[in-house]
Amino acid sequence: MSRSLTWDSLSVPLQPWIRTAVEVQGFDKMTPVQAATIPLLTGNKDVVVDSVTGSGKTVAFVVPVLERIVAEKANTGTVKKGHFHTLILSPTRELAKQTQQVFASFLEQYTGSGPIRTQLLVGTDARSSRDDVSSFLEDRPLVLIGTPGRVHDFLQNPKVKTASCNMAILDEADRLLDVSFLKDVERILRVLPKQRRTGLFSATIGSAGDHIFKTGLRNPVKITVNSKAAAPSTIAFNYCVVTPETKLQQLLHVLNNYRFKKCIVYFPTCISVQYFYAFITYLQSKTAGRYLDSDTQVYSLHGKLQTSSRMKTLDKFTEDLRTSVLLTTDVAARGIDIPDVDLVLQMDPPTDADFFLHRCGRTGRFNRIGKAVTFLNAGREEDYVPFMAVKNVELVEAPELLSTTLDTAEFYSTIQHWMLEDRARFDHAVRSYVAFIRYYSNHAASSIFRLQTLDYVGLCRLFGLFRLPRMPEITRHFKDEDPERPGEKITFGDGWLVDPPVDIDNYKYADPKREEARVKELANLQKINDKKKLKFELKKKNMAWSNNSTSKEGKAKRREKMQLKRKAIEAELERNGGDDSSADDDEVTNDWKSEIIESRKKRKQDNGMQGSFDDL
Ligand SMILES: Nc1ncnc2c1ncn2[C@@H]1O[C@H](COP(=O)(O)OP(=O)(O)OP(=O)(O)O)[C@@H](O)[C@H]1O
Repeated sequence: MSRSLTWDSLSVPLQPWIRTAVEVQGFDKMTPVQAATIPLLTGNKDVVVDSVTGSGKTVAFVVPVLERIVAEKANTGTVKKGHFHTLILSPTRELAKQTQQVFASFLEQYTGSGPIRTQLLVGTDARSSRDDVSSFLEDRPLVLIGTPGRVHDFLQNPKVKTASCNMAILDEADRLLDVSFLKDVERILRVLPKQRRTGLFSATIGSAGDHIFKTGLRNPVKITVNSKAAAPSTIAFNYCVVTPETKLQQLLHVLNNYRFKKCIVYFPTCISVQYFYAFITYLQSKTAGRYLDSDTQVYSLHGKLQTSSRMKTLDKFTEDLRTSVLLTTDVAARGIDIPDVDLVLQMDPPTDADFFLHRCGRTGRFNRIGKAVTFLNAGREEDYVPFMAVKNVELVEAPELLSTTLDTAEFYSTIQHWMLEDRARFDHAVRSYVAFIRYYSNHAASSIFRLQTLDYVGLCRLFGLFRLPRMPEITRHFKDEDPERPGEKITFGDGWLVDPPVDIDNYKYADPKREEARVKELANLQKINDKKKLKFELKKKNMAWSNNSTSKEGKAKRREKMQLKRKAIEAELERNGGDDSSADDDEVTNDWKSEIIESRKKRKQDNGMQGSFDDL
């Protein structure tokens, strides 16, 4: 234990109530990042802090903010109505709320004269930005904590004055400075006074590059803790090589066999979280622990949920004392602090390598032991191991986590049975599949994650699909034979992966209204098809007519030829003394036929020779 890490060794002593607060929370000593940051930010320095996940960066800015509020007497009425003292930006609502909770745990011990309040500014279904302003004017908070979009809206209101803002903190600064937030963040910082103090914090601050200078830092001090290690040494980084079609089964195997308290499973898209959450909870209820222990609590959290439900889910997962699993996306990759998480599982590596560190950093926090397992698809994806080694993350293969005796056929038929119960599940699976392909095509490590080498059929089986979706990328699979495995059938024609194919017209939605709409639409489609059929028949008929006209042309030619012959015959008859030039065509035909017969008879009589058919 280093002496310099004791709270009392700080050059400027902490407020007694802050000192009590750290004690009450069991923070016996400062962490290295706190020891380095607190004196500088409490003094008059801007800071750029780079320190691994779970190293205590939040307290490293919460303490200086509170110290400065007291030192500047902001709590005693120097900050007027409509003004505030500090602005803290977070990339997600969950993180903003968590930061507010850290402030709250300090403020429980506050004994000063004027109130120190905080306000959360995040997009919610229940509150508008106007409501935010009303509460702000009424409660007079000194610390505002929010996400960029909502904070920007809030600051637009003329009743909100920024002139007294003394501090701006950007938590997960590299994320706030990437394209998705940069514009809002720049606009926000532009309206804050230039004389303020600014602090940037992240475990991957290097990724912000030159963008950090867009934040208006003035002579900042860079604080880097554990510069060589990209991640805490308490995390065991493992990977498992799997095939797409067995991935879900292997996930369930790990969850059922590896002992953990809390586990976070990362999926690449919101829709796949929704989809697999639905299937996994079905498995739990219907297959009585065959695939996943029914006592394991499963939660789902993603960006498509309403804010209140996101917050509730996270609270429930955090407080649950039973074995629990959170299925989520990168929305819960950064900053979320749930000390009991001892296992992180990644179904697929994130598109951005920084997120790999943030996801894994949800475990092994503050000297606790944690395991982070990443699934890699057999083949090219195994190159992700050397790719991460270059980034100072050593991944060790852990085949012992996987099962070698999976019954894939039974599992596939279970997911299909579930899917056939409701057509909506099939639609959902297709959308998840398509979203997955979009995610894959956006991977930053594009030389490893290539669409050309993706196992589209295995992926279909992962999603329980019984037919390959029609996408240009996979049309090459609409063949009966696998080009890589001659003789082996890949589909049963037209993209079907099951034989016999599913009767799509009778594949029903469980929701009666939806089913009714489908039946109507099907009938309409039938009508349209009938019309099309009719049109086709007519077209065919027209073609027959046109064919007819070609035969008419042929007839005319034949007639012309016959006329020539007739003329020849007439000439012959004339020579024999006959004349019938006034008759119309048909009569002529009949006449000259009888004439020919007559002339033949005559010739027979003349020379006894047989007439030739050429005469006709
Ligand atoms: N001085 C301390 N002593 C003991 N525990 C601490 C101390 N400071 C912070 N902690 C605890 O360490 C954990 C991690 O802290 P925090 O969430 O601030 O990490 P972080 O560095 O911001 O991580 P991330 O980069 O993932 O956001 C929290 O549970 C916090 O309560």
